[in-house]
Amino acid sequence: MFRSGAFVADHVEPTADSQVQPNGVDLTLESVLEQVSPGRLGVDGKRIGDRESVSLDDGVYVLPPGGYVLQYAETIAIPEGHVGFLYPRSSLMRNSCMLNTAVWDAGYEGRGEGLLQVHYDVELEPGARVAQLVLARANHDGVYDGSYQGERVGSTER
Ligand SMILES: O=c1ccn([C@H]2C[C@H](O)[C@@H](COP(=O)(O)OP(=O)(O)OP(=O)(O)O)O2)c(=O)[nH]1
Repeated sequence: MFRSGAFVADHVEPTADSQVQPNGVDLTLESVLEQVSPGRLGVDGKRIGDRESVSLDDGVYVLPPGGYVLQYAETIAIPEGHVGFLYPRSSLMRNSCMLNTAVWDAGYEGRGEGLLQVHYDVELEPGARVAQLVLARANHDGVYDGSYQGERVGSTER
């Protein structure tokens, strides 16, 4: 069963009333990065390639078509007994952009990232709502203890 937006809001920090939706909580854009060197997924490990901040144009990201790494502003803590799923805000999709996401594991805490696909020029303002997190009750074995645990928590690092 998916939980209500009010429940999700208890696990997203900070959350303004305008972010709380019936079934989830909208996440806002903090920053946009562009990958500039190759990463690697191997049998025994992984490496994330270098990424550079995209410059703001008069306080707005003006993005031509391409793939970007988008960082969310909110810290998410997936409670035990749950799994999180993130969806693009439909207005993003209606503007020919898509946000690709993965599973948000029970026990994960951090300010995560997503892959933004831009298929037509778009302007995104930092602080704009871009995605929606929903939480579903789930059985799980253990809790998340991977390399992204605690990412960007309590820092202004990008
Ligand atoms: O779109 C998403 C989906 C998940 N996460 C966060 C929450 C999740 O719990 C964590 C790790 O995701 P995953 O387990 O898929 O990553 P991995 O590449 O398998 O990393 P690890 O080896 O650390 O498990 O990243 C995001 O930031 N963005």
